[in-house]
Amino acid sequence: KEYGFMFDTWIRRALSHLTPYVLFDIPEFYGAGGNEIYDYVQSYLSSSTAIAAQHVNLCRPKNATQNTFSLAHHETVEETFMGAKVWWSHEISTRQQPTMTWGDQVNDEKRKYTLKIRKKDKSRILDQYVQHVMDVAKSVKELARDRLLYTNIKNGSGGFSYKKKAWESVPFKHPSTFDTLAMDPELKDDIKEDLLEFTRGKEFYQKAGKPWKRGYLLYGPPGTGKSSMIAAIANFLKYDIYDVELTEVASNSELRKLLIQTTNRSVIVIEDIDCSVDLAERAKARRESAQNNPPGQNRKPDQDEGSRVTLSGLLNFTDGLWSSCGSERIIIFTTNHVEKLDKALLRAGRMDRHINMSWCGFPAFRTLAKNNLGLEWHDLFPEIEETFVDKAISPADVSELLLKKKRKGPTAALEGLLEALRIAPSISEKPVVKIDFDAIVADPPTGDNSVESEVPVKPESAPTGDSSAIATPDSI
Ligand SMILES: Nc1ncnc2c1ncn2[C@@H]1O[C@H](COP(=O)(O)OP(=O)(O)OP(=O)(O)O)[C@@H](O)[C@H]1O
Ligand SMILES: [Mg+2]
Repeated sequence: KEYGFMFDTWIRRALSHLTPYVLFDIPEFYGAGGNEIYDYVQSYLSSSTAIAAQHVNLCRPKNATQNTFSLAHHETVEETFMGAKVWWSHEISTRQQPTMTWGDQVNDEKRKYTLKIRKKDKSRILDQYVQHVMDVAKSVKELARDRLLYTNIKNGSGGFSYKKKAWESVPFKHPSTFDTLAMDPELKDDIKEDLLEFTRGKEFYQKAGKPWKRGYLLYGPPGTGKSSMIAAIANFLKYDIYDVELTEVASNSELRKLLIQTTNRSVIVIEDIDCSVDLAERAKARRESAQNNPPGQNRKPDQDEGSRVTLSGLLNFTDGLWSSCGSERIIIFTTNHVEKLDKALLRAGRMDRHINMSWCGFPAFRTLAKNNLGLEWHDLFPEIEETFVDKAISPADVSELLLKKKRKGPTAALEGLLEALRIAPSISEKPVVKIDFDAIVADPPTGDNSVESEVPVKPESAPTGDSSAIATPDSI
């Protein structure tokens, strides 16, 4: 037995002396999530090397502006790095899965790249070569590639799927930028500064022992630019966007799975969170219980856990342990009805900033006039400035009004706007419910002509014992 063992080892050693190479496999998926190195290698090889190969997959995703190259199945390319030869190859193996329903055959493709280098070169070049690949891949990704908009897709009705990919992506080409975004210039600069600080904050977050992420809550009436702001943020940071459709997520664990499969340097968006089933139900239950019970009483813990995404699941997603998988994430929630949100979502530290996207004011109008009519100044501007005071009109409406008579020239367009402005409701008739977040977190005042709600919000510990911490529309 002993001899057999020794013989075995000896053979292996002899064989390994015969092959002068080491191989590194880089599979597309690893564990529950994707393998980031795979993506880097894909980008790296899509740059110059792949073109030198003989057999290349040439793709152009729908709506993309660029072609992408990738190595075809079994194809190998070689290059020289620091005087040493390295080889890349790509393998795609297909596993046929049992047919599920109505010919909905799922092809489970397994892909992997393999890097081959000489053993004698390994210690000399490996670290530096890997670094080189990463660097090139990063610049390829940042410069050339279209950024991606991901959305979670429902896999069949049972929620059971062979597919590993939870996200589907399209190239993201929203033209909104901070330059085209019409809003209070001070707030805009403040947000830009905040974002820049975030991107440079690697060391700060590490030192502070916090995951490298930042949460924003955008709230305001329809058409005030919440979605445009998200696009502007993604364009500004050059991040991908993950648009989470919460109603498509069956459970908290599915939400977790989605999160694991997001990449670093991305914006994760949940739009209209008040419309997500459970939050609405909870809010209703809370209002009812507030009517039935004396104020100040504790609410019951989460009910109907398991079926749908619950508030606690969502919170785990934003700042529980799960939120720390990956880094450089911006998490954005939007809502038209901030007053409907659960207090747990609003407390300090949950969302780092609450941004009130409010009605269009004169400074915002000037941006829109520049965007839509190319106007920096017009004689009608002073009159428009006066009329804008206290008007509840959204930037989307102003845009629309400006474009309506654009063909007849800027004067006609502005006169049309003035006409509409005069009959627009005033803010006091159509109040923005503005939560006094200062009572909850320290946050600079936002928006230029927003009104404070009449029911000021107090933190839970406030001595007033006021249970209606969040003003409902009925209370105004
Ligand atoms: N602040 C703004 N700056 C520039 N354009 C704006 C702004 N607000 C709205 N618009 C224009 O109005 C349209 C609708 O805006 P957007 O989708 O961003 O609003 P929203 O706040 O997300 O609305 P909703 O609450 O209905 O989702 C956009 O096409 C955009 O061009
Ligand atoms: Mg929107």
